[in-house]
Amino acid sequence: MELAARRWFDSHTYLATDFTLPELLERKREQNLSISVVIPARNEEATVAEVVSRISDALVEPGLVDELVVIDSDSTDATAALAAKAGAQVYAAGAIETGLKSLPGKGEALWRSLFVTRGDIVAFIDADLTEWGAHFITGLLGPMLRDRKVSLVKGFYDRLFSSADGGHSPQGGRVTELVARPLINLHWPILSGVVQPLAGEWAMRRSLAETLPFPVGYGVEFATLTDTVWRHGLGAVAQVDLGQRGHSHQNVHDLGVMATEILATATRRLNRGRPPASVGYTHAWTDLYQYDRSVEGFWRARDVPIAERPPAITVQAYPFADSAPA
Ligand SMILES: O=c1ccn([C@@H]2O[C@H](COP(=O)(O)OP(=O)(O)O[C@H]3O[C@H](CO)[C@@H](O)[C@H](O)[C@H]3O)[C@@H](O)[C@H]2O)c(=O)[nH]1
Ligand SMILES: O=C(O)[C@H](O)COP(=O)(O)O
Repeated sequence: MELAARRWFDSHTYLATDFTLPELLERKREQNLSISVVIPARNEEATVAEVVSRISDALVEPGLVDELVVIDSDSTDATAALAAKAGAQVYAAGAIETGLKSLPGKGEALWRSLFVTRGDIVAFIDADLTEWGAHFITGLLGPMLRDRKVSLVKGFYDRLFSSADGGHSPQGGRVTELVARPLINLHWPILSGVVQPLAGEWAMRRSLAETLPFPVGYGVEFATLTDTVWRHGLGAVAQVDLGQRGHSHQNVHDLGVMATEILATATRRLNRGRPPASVGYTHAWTDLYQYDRSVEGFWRARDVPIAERPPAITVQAYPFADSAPA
């Protein structure tokens, strides 16, 4: 590992158990900060209520988390109703007024959340978690509440893979291991100490989040990590060991779409500073052709969203657009 990466790993890696609730409450009060937790959710009726209610009971009640928001990302199931019943403020992503037509994707949901939340720190957590705890949030907040130089905290954990027979192995994170980590080691070796670069559990200061572009899809974690380091250096990033994480898995064809979004995000950043003509992906969508004998004609084209949203601070409707919860 590069010396800088190794030094960063040694000095900026925490354990969730390094932080207690009383310490965090005290530091939050001293620094006069407010905290939002945002849960992006698309068709997560099986798990979203549990994610909301655990955070609500453990962290909203004692006053660490000021806002608990679910961004409903075009769900067609009962996600929105169940999240609201469990105690979250729920916004339909497409109904958040930004002046820009809504696009599909997780990154779009996170970007739009900046327009309806007010916290000085925004923590993101996925809605499909099966193995996790409220320490995911306290762990993510700890490094920022202790160190004012840190503006982005990534969670990491053992990635459990659940097989059809109900067993678990530590073989999860297929896109991480086959796409993101090789890309980072090849092109951003300074980030090779980041254990889970694609972690959906991360936190950021609003002052940083609003200055970054957000890919609309699954490239959002890769972009915010590499862009933060590009602009502010490794010292602005910390990571925290959250133990174990289980979630629902996508099939390999859907992960192909995710991988394409991450490769598009990375390609743009590899071309940074070059004239637009040499930028590999300047358009908002690309096609991914996949082959499947169960599909009529054997192949299908997947539409992959690869647009990026401009930094929120440059958008006229920002901050606090006039959008009522759903
Ligand atoms: O259009 C979408 C797609 C997903 N989600 C939500 O985003 C979260 C993560 O999505 P998921 O499909 O479960 O992603 P994973 O397969 O778990 O992908 C991992 O890797 C991605 C790529 O970096 C990260 O964005 C994810 O957070 C991380 O868990 C979940 O709450 C989804 O409901 C949306 O809100 N809108
Ligand atoms: O982060 C990843 O690599 C993808 O979400 C895939 O994860 P999985 O292999 O655990 O489903």
